[in-house]
Amino acid sequence: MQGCTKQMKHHEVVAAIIIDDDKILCVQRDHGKYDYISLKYEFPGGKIESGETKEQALQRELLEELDADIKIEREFLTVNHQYPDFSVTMHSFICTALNSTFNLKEHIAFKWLNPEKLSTLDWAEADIPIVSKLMKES
Ligand SMILES: Nc1nc2c([nH]c(=O)n2[C@H]2C[C@H](O)[C@@H](COP(=O)(O)OP(=O)(O)OP(=O)(O)O)O2)c(=O)[nH]1
Repeated sequence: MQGCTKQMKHHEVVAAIIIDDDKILCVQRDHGKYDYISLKYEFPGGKIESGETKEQALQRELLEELDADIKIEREFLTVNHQYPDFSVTMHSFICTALNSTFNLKEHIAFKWLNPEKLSTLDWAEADIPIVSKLMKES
């Protein structure tokens, strides 16, 4: 009998590390389909759509999620992570916000933290290498 293997989904994701006055914006995900990322902290961003560059995807996601207009300063770290039901390649970028206010349209909470305090939050697993690098470089 022919084996039936289910191809695991893969997502290309972009995430913004927004720095203002030495503090970093951390946002909390809502409850969702998967427990292991529900209510976890993450960096704002999302999936790259077809035809978009990483930078275009990041600008679009930040407007959609936070009404935030951002300046992308530089690429920071790309992480490959396997969750139980899908895998992600997440490209993170150091950014600054061009407007001083934002609205949480999808997330349930936010915190501005100094890098050394980042480990006090419960992060999505894929974010751990990014958080560690930010803490090491602070
Ligand atoms: N934006 C973001 N996503 C992250 C981070 N860490 C992490 O594991 N992810 C995962 C969670 C999601 O499975 C995926 C991003 O998808 P999403 O659901 O936030 O993106 P989206 O806004 O395009 O969502 P949708 O339209 O498909 O609902 O990457 C992170 O720091 N930021």
